[in-house]
Amino acid sequence: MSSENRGSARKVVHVAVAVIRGEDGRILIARRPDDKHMGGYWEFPGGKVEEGELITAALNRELKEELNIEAGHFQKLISIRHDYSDKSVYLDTWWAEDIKGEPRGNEGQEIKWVELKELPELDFPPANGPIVTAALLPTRYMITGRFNAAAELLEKVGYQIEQGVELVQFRAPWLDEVTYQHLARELHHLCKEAGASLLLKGGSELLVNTWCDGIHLTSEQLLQEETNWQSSSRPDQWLAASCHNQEQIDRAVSMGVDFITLSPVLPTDSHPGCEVLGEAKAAELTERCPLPVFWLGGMKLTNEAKLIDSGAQGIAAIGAFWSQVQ
Ligand SMILES: Nc1nc2c([nH]c(=O)n2[C@H]2C[C@H](O)[C@@H](COP(=O)(O)OP(=O)(O)OP(=O)(O)O)O2)c(=O)[nH]1
Ligand SMILES: [Mg+2]
Repeated sequence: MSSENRGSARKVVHVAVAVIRGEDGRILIARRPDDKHMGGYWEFPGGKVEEGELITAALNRELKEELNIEAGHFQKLISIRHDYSDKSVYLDTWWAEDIKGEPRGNEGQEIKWVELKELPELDFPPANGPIVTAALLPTRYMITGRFNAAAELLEKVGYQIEQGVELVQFRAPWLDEVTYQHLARELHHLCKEAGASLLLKGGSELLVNTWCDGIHLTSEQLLQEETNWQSSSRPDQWLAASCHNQEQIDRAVSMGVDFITLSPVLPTDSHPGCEVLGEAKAAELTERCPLPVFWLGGMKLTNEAKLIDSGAQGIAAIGAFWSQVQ
């Protein structure tokens, strides 16, 4: 864990946090008792990890103590280091599934099951924003590759949506703006019908398109843009950015970006000869990043479990989705 005290001499409290997902996909949340730190806010149940305790043991101990349940399966979601004015926490956050037992508020706290899409409306402690984002995002982010005709583009994206892809970035830097916008409309229609989100590649001016589900900035745009993105977008629009190093990640965080792609993790056909980060460096940058991070560059779907264990949100890729035999 990253419990180093960046800039402060304060101890960082390691907290095991469970985003409890029931069989129907709903999430179990609890109200923090008024007399505790962050009292009155909704929370994802959990608590302090004890000295020498494994994280999964800490999660199940807290679930038992607070809710009288246990989870049969945990999967890493995200870790957030946050400095409150009076306390620094490291929220080591995991999906908790295969729930055994009937939950009850053992400490008298209010509990309730909510739909995933309700999470952004609820009052969580200030550190929880990226946890909510990570819970809402899928683990696969498809980026479109080379195509010759609109039909090919629509067919390839349509096929991947059928395979379960829910998040698509329309990348086509060789097209002129008018053609790009026209195709983006068609693609958005297809995505919307299937419940998938389409992100456009471009600057903040694209956010005024009310039909657009969000935008993905290049790292250059990220450094040039003056505005705080969050203020110019709707709450249901995603703001994503491409990052390659710590400086760009810091910028994305300060600009209010929702999530990033980190690249190139491994060598890739689309950028031959390019210097790569490697998995160890990518894991280190991801660990320190308080936003969901998709790994990009040479990623295969078979890498998914491993990179999620390293703290990544999941895979972003062109090749893994585009070149598949249909
Ligand atoms: N469990 C949980 N804690 C959160 C969330 N967001 C957030 O900032 N925190 C902070 C609040 C607390 O400072 C810390 C968690 O401590 P806790 O009060 O749950 O610890 P605990 O269950 O071990 O309880 P105790 O020993 O203090 O009685 O993390 C969240 O979503 N869930
Ligand atoms: Mg607790």
